[in-house]
Amino acid sequence: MENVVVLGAGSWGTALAVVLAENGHNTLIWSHREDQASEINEQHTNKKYLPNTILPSNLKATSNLEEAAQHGSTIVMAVPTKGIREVCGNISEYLTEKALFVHVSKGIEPDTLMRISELMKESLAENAVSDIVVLSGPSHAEEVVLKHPTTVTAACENLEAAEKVQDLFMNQYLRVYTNDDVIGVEIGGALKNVIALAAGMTDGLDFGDNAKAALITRGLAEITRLGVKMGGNPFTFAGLTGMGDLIVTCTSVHSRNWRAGNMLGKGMKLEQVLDEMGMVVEGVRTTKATYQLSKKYDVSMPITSALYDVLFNNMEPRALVESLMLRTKKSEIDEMS
Ligand SMILES: NC(=O)C1=CN([C@@H]2O[C@H](COP(=O)(O)OP(=O)(O)OC[C@H]3O[C@@H](n4cnc5c(N)ncnc54)[C@H](OP(=O)(O)O)[C@@H]3O)[C@@H](O)[C@H]2O)C=CC1
Ligand SMILES: O=C(CO)COP(=O)(O)O
Repeated sequence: MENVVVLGAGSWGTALAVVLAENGHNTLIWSHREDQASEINEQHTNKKYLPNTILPSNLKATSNLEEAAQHGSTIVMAVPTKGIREVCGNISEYLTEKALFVHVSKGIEPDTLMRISELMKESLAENAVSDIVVLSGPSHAEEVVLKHPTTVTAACENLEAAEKVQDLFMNQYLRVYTNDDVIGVEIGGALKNVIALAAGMTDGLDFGDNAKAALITRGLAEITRLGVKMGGNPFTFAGLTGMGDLIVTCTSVHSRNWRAGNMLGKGMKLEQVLDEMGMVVEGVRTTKATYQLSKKYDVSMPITSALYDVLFNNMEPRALVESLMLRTKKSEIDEMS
């Protein structure tokens, strides 16, 4: 059994810490809020993020980052994309030996256009990291804590590291595959949030299931076009971290991205939606980053581009759909190439 640290006590960090503790690992979860760490230790709950879950009593929490850094040599990074640089920078000074990092965040950093493993590599001290493995796939925290059957993928160029992560997390309700295509896994995981915002919007406009099926399918086409140009394996986008996660995020009421899009479709303003959500909606920043990536790699991404206009240029959600429907005529298959 391993000593494992989980950084970030939101929905996903907590759900994964529960899995690790139930798998028998000596698991410590770090929260940047002292009151939340005390709640986990004393009441075995995390009411804000997983209101109906009783956490296992062998799951311990701390708000002391130095204690977290010294707990073990496997570190799971589960803070939202915008907090990763800060947490990596802060923890680096406490790491005395190389650690295996696992990240579970689904975003791209705007402006630098870095994937999470790239920005972690840049912001962690060089002598602090053995490998960085990305764990991703269709997996809502709310269902994992109910032990509903879930499948994810651990990806790393060093397959031994991916297999180590597979062993740590895998159990009877969480099945873990491996993949060596880090680019494909990270791009699929981040960009599905963009399409889920758009799918939520069409649902908010009551456009029905045909429109949603079209967004999922054409969304996958544009994610794949960009991801392959960036060096991802085309097959990865048809797998769990591509199509799988796209389906669950575009169709589940658990998805914060889908819910945010739904509220936008019903006419709410972005600031109001984000205030009401109280949890991370990664797709908003990732839409900006993806729009920038589409320009950098010269890849046509009509859904991303229209969503960018809704989020950042005051385009009405209804106009997003019209702009997509009335684009110049195309061949479906030509667009895939
Ligand atoms: N929820 C899910 O089902 C899944 C989520 N993911 C991904 O996991 C990542 C985390 O998401 P999730 O747990 O759902 O998000 P939540 O919004 O549920 O929780 C985010 C947590 O991170 C904390 N946090 C925010 N900024 C910082 C920071 N700078 N330093 C330290 N802690 C910080 C928040 O603290 P505070 O309470 O103070 O705001 C909160 O505890 C995202 O990238 C998401 O896409 C991946 C798969 C499934
Ligand atoms: O990534 C997720 C499920 O796989 C969670 O999606 P949301 O962030 O939209 O809730």
